[in-house]
Amino acid sequence: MLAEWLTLTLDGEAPDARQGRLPFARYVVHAPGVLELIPSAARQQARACVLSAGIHGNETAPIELLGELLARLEAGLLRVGAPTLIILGNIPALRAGERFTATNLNRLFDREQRADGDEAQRARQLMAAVDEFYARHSQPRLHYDLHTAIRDSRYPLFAVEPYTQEAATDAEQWRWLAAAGIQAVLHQHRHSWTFSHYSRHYHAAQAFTLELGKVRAFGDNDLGALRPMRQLLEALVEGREPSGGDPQAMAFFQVEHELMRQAENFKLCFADATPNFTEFAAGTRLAADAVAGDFVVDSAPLAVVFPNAAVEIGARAALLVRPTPPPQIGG
Ligand SMILES: O=C(O)CCC(=O)N[C@@H](CCC(=O)O)C(=O)O
Ligand SMILES: [Zn+2]
Repeated sequence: MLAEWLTLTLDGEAPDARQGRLPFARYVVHAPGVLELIPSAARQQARACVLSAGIHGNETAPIELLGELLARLEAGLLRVGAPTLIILGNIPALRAGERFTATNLNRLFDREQRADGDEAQRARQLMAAVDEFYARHSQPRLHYDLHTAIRDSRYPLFAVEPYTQEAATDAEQWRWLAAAGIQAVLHQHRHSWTFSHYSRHYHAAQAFTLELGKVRAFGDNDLGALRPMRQLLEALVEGREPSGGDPQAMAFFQVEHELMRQAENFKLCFADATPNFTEFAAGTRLAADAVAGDFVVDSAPLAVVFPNAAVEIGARAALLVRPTPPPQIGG
């Protein structure tokens, strides 16, 4: 049933729509890779949870993590206590083991987007699925979009907090993420039309992109390192209050600048294998771009996150960040 749905979806053989029963819950498949778990009676603490993975097709650890969660539900080790929408994002890319097929799905979650192509259509289908899910359920909204990073990282598990003026992050989120093993947080500085931004901006959901280690093939992931994250996801699906940790244990960063690739011959002026959060001193040239000119670190050091010179022209080639104090969190 549930674990089978995941395998069949990855094999491209899952039926488009289907429903069934679980002990104390039912499930509905709304579209390929879109599965809703509906408790017979939601618990009082429950959130309306969207858990998405595979928005990039080569990011497999989050899929395996959701696979474990579904298997534990199916085995009766967990009981659905919160409405939960499980999404596998870019199914053709997942099957090909590629980040995307034509274009980066995680830049297309914009209601104004009218682009053609498989990824643009999939973004519209997923936006509609999220809209309908949140409209059906009255609980506080939450969305964790699970990814893995291309590079090594000084902080292998980190969160990106999307920018919007529509919703602030609840203090409990910092506690939950700290307990789940998240080591660092990036506050975005402007709109970025990612899936987590969509849920936060349009639905005021507590929404984050969570980077859970490094891109690896199916079977090569260390799920042991993600056990605390699995415990957080399990608590959410069960509608229980998750465990809290110390947010001060996480490093917080503010995005200061987004390096965009403008020219065909754009290049980053540091080694390809540079880990995320590597810091560069003032005066260092970080990028050369015939259209935009060179980018040189100005007055204070900047750390680089998600460097990727091979992005499409007009796309983000890196985030440049600086440490910022942790948010003030009351008891
Ligand atoms: O490691 C990389 O370069 C990319 C990893 C990744 O896919 N990250 C997300 C972050 C989304 C966000 O900014 O919230 C992405 O680039 O889409
Ligand atoms: Zn990703």
